[in-house]
Amino acid sequence: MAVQLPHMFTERMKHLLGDQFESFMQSYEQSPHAGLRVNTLKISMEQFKEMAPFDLRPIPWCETGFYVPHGVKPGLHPYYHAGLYYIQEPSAMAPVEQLQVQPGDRVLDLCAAPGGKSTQIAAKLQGKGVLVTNDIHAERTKALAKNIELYGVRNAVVLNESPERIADAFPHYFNKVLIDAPCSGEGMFRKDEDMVKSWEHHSVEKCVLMQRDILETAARLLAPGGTIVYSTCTFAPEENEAMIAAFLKLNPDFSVVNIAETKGFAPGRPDWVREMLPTQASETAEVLDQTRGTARLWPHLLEGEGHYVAVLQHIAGHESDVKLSEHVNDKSAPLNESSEDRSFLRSASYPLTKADRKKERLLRVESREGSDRNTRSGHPSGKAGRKAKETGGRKSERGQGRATDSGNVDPLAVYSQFVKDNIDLPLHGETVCYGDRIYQSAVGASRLEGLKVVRPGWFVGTIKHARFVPSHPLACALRTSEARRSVNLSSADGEAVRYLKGETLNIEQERIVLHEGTLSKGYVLVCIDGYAAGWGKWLDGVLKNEYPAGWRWTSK
Ligand SMILES: C[S@@+](CC[C@H](N)C(=O)[O-])C[C@H]1O[C@@H](n2cnc3c(N)ncnc32)[C@H](O)[C@@H]1O
Repeated sequence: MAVQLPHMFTERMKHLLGDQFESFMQSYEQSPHAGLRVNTLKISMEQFKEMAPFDLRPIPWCETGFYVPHGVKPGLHPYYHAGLYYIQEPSAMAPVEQLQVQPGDRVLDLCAAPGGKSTQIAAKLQGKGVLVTNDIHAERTKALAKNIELYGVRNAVVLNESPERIADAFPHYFNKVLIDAPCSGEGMFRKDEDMVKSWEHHSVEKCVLMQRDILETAARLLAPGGTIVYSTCTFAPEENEAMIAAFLKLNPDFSVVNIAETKGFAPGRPDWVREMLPTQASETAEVLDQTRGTARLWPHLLEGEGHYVAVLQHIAGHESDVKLSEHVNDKSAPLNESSEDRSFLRSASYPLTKADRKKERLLRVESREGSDRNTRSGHPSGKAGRKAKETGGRKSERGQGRATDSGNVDPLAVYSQFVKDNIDLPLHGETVCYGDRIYQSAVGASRLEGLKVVRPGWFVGTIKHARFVPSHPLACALRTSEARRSVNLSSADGEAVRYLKGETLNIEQERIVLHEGTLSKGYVLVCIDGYAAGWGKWLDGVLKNEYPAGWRWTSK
């Protein structure tokens, strides 16, 4: 056996699994299954299947998920750097599928780092609605923000907060909440030996306390009639069925939605709670049986690691449900992001109370004043970004958001001009300035006041020396057709890797694809086999590399 399992763990599993124990133990002789999930924000399933560089086999419970053959390293392909897929353990794809996310939903991923499930949610939202993604550990939110950006998510807010503080800012706001809870990690022993080492330190009891608090707070965040999906990657009944039963007992306005016993999913085990935790079982007797409708994913019954998933449905208007009415102001209405409104500083389009609106107006003014101070400008620059002539060119070219007076610049005007000159897309949400950085936010600044915000929205760029410098996340989320200048590099001939390594490339003018009325000089969206990977700046046959140093291709 490759993994040394803790004795206490195997003894418990032997007792619980009975005649299945042997095949459970045999699963530890096999290698863990590797998977990837196609990022349908950037590429359709059909297109991906056509150009997939590896042999792929579908994962039964996730229609965008595939098993990757052993030995293949999907992280070492240019498509990974173009954000075309996320590398994810197959069982970990199950919880989001059960959340049934639809475009326009307001979704909260409470325990999100490094972002596997958040990127899956974002793909399901298709840019409509909002994703608030959070992790309590600051260090882990760095990877979370990077993944959100690499995968081209436009409608996410990244927080580094406690669930309680999020609940104060967003009471009963979300119609879908995912809790991929911190847990004792027993289901990951085969995949990650470090989990075995940390098992003793992350005692089941400690995890139970955290999970209980998180679940209880999630109920305060959920809109009437909303859904919570709770998942763990552990087998311990205390963290699974017993946790759900305790929640149902305390929250009679929730019930379990049964997960179908197909695709290798096994039912929840209320009988194990009765056997191992008799006191808890008797305290929750009237609801415990519902947990049979939750799902266990076992490494000996399907091709994946160990997981547990429960779907909890709020019953709107339930007699016990007085607490909701104090807060709710039809916040279950989804964000409508379909309008082609290009105006800047537009507030997010969810219904707000009068007080909310007043607060939001004030904050927007403040945020704008703050940014004015930080960019050392207080007045609109007038006709920033006027038409310029490209040397030697015949057509006149739009400028690049360059201000006429560097000491006297309205950052939003500079940004607005850059957008007009360089990209063709409607920008949704509220434009928010944090210092010299500009974001498009799906929730607006006022909601985020006082919270530890890692990203208030889609980071689009920075004001530097009175110019707008587009960000890497802006490029990652663009489609080729949305950039007024683009160039395509092939993954097959090494040019794409040279770009990803940060090299300057010689690119003839004919290769720059231009929208009508745009000349070749300026910011160019660099694409790999047709999919955005970053920016370059083209001038006279040379493409200056704008791929960020921290993101570069480092392997040979
Ligand atoms: C199982 S991992 C999440 C994996 C993630 N959902 C994914 O798919 O990539 C659990 C996460 O919960 C975070 N966490 C622990 N306690 C938390 C709390 N009280 N509130 C929010 N996040 C918490 C941990 O930092 C950890 O990143």
